[in-house]
Amino acid sequence: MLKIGLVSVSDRASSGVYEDKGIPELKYWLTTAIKGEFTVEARLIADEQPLVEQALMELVDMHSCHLILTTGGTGPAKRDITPDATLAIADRVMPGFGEQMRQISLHFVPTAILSRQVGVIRKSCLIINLPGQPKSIKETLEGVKDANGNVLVNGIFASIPYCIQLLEGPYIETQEQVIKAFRPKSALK
Ligand SMILES: Nc1ncnc2c1ncn2[C@@H]1O[C@H](COP(=O)(O)OP(=O)(O)OP(=O)(O)O)[C@@H](O)[C@H]1O
Ligand SMILES: Nc1nc2c(c(=O)[nH]1)N[C@H]1C(S)=C(S)[C@@H](COP(=O)(O)O)O[C@H]1N2
Repeated sequence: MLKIGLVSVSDRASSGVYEDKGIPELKYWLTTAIKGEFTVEARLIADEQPLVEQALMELVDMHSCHLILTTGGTGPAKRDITPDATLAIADRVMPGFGEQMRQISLHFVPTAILSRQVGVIRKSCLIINLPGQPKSIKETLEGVKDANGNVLVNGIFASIPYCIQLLEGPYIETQEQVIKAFRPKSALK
């Protein structure tokens, strides 16, 4: 069964200054987007590089997650260390994810270029950084749509099922009205 790790990186949410909206928003979006069952392993942690590295390694090495989505800590501020932690535990970088996420986000905010978010692979797990603004989760995963729901720019989740398939993980099907997964014909089941 598909296993997804969710990591919310926020000093204030993890210390109770405000309620964490990252994990609930990620869970909600994934529930609307993925057909079929999946399990979730979630962590809420402070912006400390060793803690983020430890959480990511645990979710891959002990929990065998197929996909990990992080939220928060991708900007240029001193305590924004999520991409650094992600790169530190990565086997391979997938530059297309960072490039496409910033392209998508420029349709929503001019400060999209401030996010250092990356996509990487550790073992057979795809790890992707999303920004901390809770609304950026849906924006990035689902992409840009017009008023009638027609897709103008594909969200990055369109590419995630095929990537996980190439990593020999489970076959993920999506709700097409939320996000249409793309695969070459030869990879369709
Ligand atoms: N986990 C979260 N839950 C709710 N809101 C959040 C969360 N993370 C970020 N936000 C909101 O998005 C804004 C930008 O996120 P960013 O990751 O830059 O936060 P920050 O300024 O680093 O602070 P912190 O790490 O304490 O959340 C925050 O100021 C906050 O309003
Ligand atoms: N889709 C989307 N991307 C976004 C944003 C947003 O609101 N929506 N905020 C931007 C801002 S203001 C910053 S500073 C960077 C880094 O945010 P983070 O430190 O919360 O991860 O993400 C950017 N990317």
